[in-house]
Amino acid sequence: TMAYQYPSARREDVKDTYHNVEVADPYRWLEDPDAEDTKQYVEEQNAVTHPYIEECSFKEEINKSVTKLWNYPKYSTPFKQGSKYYQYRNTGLQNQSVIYQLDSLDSEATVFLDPNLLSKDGTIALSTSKFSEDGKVFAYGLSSSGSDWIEIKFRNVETGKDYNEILTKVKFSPMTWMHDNKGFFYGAYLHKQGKADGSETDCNEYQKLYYHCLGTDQSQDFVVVEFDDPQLRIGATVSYCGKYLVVTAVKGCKNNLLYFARMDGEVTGKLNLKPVVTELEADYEYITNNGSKFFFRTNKDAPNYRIIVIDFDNPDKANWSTLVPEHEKDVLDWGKAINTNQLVLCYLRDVKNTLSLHKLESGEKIMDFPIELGTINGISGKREHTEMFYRFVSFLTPNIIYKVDFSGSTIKQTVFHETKVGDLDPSKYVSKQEFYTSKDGTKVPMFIVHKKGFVMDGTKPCMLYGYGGFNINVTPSFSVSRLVFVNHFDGCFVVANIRGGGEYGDKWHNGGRFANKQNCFDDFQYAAKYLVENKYTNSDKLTILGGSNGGLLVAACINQAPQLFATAICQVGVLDMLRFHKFTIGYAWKSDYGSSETSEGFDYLYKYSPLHNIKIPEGDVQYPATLLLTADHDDRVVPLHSLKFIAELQHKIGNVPKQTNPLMVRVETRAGHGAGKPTAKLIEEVTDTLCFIAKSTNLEFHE
Ligand SMILES: O=C(NCC(=O)N1CCC[C@H]1C(=O)O)OCc1ccccc1
Repeated sequence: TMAYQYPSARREDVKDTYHNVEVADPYRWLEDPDAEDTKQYVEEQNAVTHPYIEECSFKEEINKSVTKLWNYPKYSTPFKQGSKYYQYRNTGLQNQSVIYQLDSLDSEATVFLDPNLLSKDGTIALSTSKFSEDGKVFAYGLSSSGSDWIEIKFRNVETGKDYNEILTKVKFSPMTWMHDNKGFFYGAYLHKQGKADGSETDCNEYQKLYYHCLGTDQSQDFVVVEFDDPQLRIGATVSYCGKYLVVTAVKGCKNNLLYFARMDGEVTGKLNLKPVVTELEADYEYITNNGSKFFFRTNKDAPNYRIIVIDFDNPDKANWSTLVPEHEKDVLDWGKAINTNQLVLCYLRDVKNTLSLHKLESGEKIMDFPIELGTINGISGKREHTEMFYRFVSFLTPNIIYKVDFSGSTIKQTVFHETKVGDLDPSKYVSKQEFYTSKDGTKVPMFIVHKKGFVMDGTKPCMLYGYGGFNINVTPSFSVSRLVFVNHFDGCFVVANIRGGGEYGDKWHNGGRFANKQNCFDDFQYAAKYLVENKYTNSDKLTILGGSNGGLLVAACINQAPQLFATAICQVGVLDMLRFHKFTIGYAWKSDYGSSETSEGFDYLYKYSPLHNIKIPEGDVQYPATLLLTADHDDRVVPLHSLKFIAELQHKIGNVPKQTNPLMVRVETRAGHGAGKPTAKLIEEVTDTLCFIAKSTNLEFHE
């Protein structure tokens, strides 16, 4: 008999031919989110999943514990704009953080903008913003229900009143001001037909850069930059001096083109772009400039990244110079100009950040800032300031804000703020880094966190998290769900820095791209083996988690090695690798995945695509308890991936007698890929996920 009564989904006779290979796609009809039977199917799936989660006998305790630990005050670095300071704050459980304004660092903070007033359920988020040069106007982008679409509004700082215009159909957009505080550049898809609320799936193509004059209607805006290639997304930054517009264009998620335009007159139409880089071969990130000398962080001929100087009066490559050469081991994460003519550089050394101060003109190092094992996750300050703030986070420290004062004869660093979290005592925990050997002999780092006194007898539960793509570094962060798991289930949590990320620069990213993607899955499976061999856990107590590209990781691993895991949590996963490029911004991911449009791309994608590699495991092995999570306004990774995968999984595996573990999906409404999700929905999602893990892995909850 079937363990669970899963909804039935018709299988249609849809077939595609890829380079002479015929591939069936019976759940193609689930790709239409507006079809009645798709909506019906979603409801039926939720009707199976929620009762399973509700059966968790200690759901209330978990929810209380998650809420309690979540309820600590959150602060951004303070940042100065014009004559005022600003700071994002959240008292702990507010759905969205609030922007406060302060006359000085130690004066009374008053509310400047509270997004919680914009919706009753907190689903309208402030997703991006940019003050004008003089700090008198605040441009801000609002997203609804977690979609990538934003609407830009402008607030007069002195009066607190909004200007009349609203800029719509904005997505993946820069926001940058002319130094006259009137002109504003942004990217938009103004010709977009049909829905643009994040529940649609059609491709985002032909983004254009527009010029907006403050106080006028969007209909007056005009195109200043556009490209023939429909898949180019435009970046734009008015230079530090205000005399140039630095324009970039990116096709995928790596490598950009580079142009500039002199901004010495009125902006009246298309800009006269001067080309600097016209081949998609490397990343070039603008840092600052002194006159025509422009500073960029790049991986051009430097897989660990370096700082170069390009003279825009003579931008030919032959004339470029190196300011800070690449480090042979450490990856240059970012750079920021500060204190008139100094440069702060942040590196990643074995997945931990370091921070150093350099002379901007020569690149010469002045000093190192003392940083513990952890991540620098925020910095604020301008070249015209004599102070800066930066923010530190680690597995057991949610937030330390440092203030650096350059105004004296020596540079002074002080702790500006340190967040205490309820009754969390960091001294009761261990967080460490270990290296394990993957299938091909590669040494891969992992972070392990557990309580002191953790018993290494292989009986304890473990949460193993991975991402492995898009040059993303998975560095230490503070996670309530992981700490609740450790506290109440006597477990450990592990973050594996598998290939595909940027932890060791381009070689690490390239090691997990295109035909090398299987290395990500091998690295993750070998992390699981390492944890079992070293008695951190066993396969009946091991849960793997991943989101988005990490959801692909989890789904591929349960197809390839179901015997290794007890439970799998696959959030907003990319699961149909033959068709991902057809929806919203999916085509941009070809820079990691390749695509089925080419014969070699089809070959390696078809071999691991989760939707196409579900099979009944050998012997008495069954699939782990599997929970997919998605949401109706996820326009980054559209929900069809999860719906098609759960349909195929339940069809192929759900009826097999030995399959007693649940195979389910949780589809959230008025929610998206994750960014901007209100606290209430986050706590609900974490509670449900922990309940699913606890129930499926037979864990006991203790206070
Ligand atoms: O698609 C991505 N990024 C890659 C991404 O989101 N991926 C890549 C795979 C699935 C999903 C994820 O892992 O979150 O970003 C689009 C974008 C956002 C903002 C500005 C310009 C362009």
